[in-house]
This record gives sequence, structure tokens and C-alpha cells, in this order.
Amino acid sequence: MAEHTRPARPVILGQNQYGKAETRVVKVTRDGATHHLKDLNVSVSLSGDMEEVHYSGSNAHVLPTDTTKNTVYAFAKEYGIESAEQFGIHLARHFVISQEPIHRARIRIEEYAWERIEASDADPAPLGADVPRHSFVRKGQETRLAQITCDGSSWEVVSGLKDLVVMNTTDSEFWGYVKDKYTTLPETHDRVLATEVSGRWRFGWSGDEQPMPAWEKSYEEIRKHLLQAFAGTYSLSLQQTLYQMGARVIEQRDEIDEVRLSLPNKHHFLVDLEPFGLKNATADGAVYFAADRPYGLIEATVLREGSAARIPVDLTTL
Ligand SMILES: O=c1[nH]c(=O)c2[nH]c(=O)[nH]c2[nH]1
Repeated sequence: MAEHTRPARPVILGQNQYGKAETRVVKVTRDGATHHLKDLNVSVSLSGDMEEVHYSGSNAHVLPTDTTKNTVYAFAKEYGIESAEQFGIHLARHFVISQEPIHRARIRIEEYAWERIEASDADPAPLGADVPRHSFVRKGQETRLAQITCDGSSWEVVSGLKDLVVMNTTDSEFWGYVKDKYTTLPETHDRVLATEVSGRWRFGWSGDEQPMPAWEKSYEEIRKHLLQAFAGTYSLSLQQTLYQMGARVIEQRDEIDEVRLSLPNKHHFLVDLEPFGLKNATADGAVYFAADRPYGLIEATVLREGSAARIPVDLTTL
């Protein structure tokens, strides 16, 4: 009997990228006694003509990841860090322009915010003395995010935030939902609504021929609009609140074409205090059990009409 041998399947390299992940760079800028601080976590991913290093091990096209790390530090010193977006654009442009085999650079940045510790009113500095302005406390709130992608001609900037925890202690209802034989959730006309906002927003800006958005102002304004929409929406569901938050950004900020929000519903359940002879009702100011899991997870994209949805559905992949 003839022996059946399978032909060797041709094997080819698929998508690949490389670079140094999580370079922590802290830049201090001195303005006399007043110092300024930028604290970033920068991840570089490069791709392009990189078949040979995978197939044969030839490193002829490989700019070492160690060099990409050094570039992050050197650029911080040479050019400063105006904003995460500006810094990422500068890095992405450098890698694509300076290295022929590199066709695409993606820079991801997390920014940790620091707040100045102001001189105490109770302990004023002596008259005429320079009030020290070099002490900071890390802001315990959100992490700011930026992702800059450049393929040599077109640009994409997606910014965002994560870990921004917010709560409304009233003005939230949830009722009128589908009920089947497994439904036990009681309808409510007054509940706590809390979430940890993870959001990304894509700028319409697509290259050097257009004026650049004011990145710092844009971030502060978008954060403000998200918070104001969360606080100001009388909510019949977290889905409705999410849409209001995204729509507010699209309506108020011309530079943004797409917003994606991922909102875990951080459930707060009324504790049963009947065994202790205590009434625990929302209207009287109640005691809640803050559950950490499971949690409802509400996610959606809100778009400017005519814009494409480009932010990945799963934000953990961005
Ligand atoms: O705002 C809400 N949306 C839901 O889809 C949902 N489902 C649920 O059990 N509680 C809630 N709350």
C-alpha cells in the first residue's frame, strides 16, 4: 500500500511587533522654586520589515528595544513632556522616519497625575521667603491614557482614562425590565449607581497638515464632561447614563469623533438589618453592602454621525 505522507505545510510569519514595554519616565521641569512633574509609563511597539529576524535571526533591521527605551528618556530630557499625546507623536514620528525598515510605530502611554502639596495656611512661610513648590502627592484617582499610531503617512490618536470611580447616591432607577422564571431582582425607583469609568476617545486629527488639538485642555474638558453627564443624568439604567456621557463628549468637543465607554455596575445592595430590629430603607439614608463581584458590565461606542468605529470593542486590548 502506498504510503500517504502529508505535504509539509508552508509556514509563514503573521502579524508581529516589538519594542520596550512600560518604560517609566518622570520628568521634572523647574521654573524657579516652582517645579512641574510629568510621570509616564511608555510602551513602544514597532513593526515593518521584520521577517528576517524571525526566519533567520538576522538582526540587521532590528533597532534594539533597549534603544527605544533610551530614546524615551532622551526625548524627555531634550524636548520635555508637554502632554502624553505630544510626546507620543514625537516618538512615533522619530521611529518611523529614522528607521527605514520600521513602517509603523504605536506608542501607548499611561500618565499618573500628581497634585501639588500647597504650603499650609496654618504654617505660613516667613514673609518674603520663597514658598517651596516642589512637593506633590499622587492623585489617587484615574490614570490617563494615550495611544498614538503612525504608519508614516496617517496618524491615529486615541486618548482616555481608566479607574475613575464615581457614585450617585440617588437619581437612579431600574425597573420595567424583562422578567423570566430566573428573575429575582426587585424593581427599584431609588438606588445607588456607582461605576469605575474606563473610556477611550478618538481624535479626528489625522496628521500634520491639520492644526493639533490642545491635548491637555482637551483631556481636562472631556473628563469634566464625563463627570458632569454622570452626575447630571437622572438614570433609568446605566446604559442610558453611558450614552449620555458619550454623547456629551461628542456634542461638546469638536476634536472627538468616537467615544467608547466600559462601565462596570458597582452594585450596592441594601443590607438586611431586620434581624436586629432595624429598618434599612433608601429614603432614610441606608446602609449598603458594596459588592465587588459579579458586576454588570455595560459597554458601548458613541459616534459622531458619519464617523467610523475604530476603537476596539474590548478596551483591555487597547
Ligand atoms: O443599569 C442597569 N442595567 C442593567 O442592564 C442591569 N441589569 C441588572 O441586573 N441591573 C442593571 N442595572
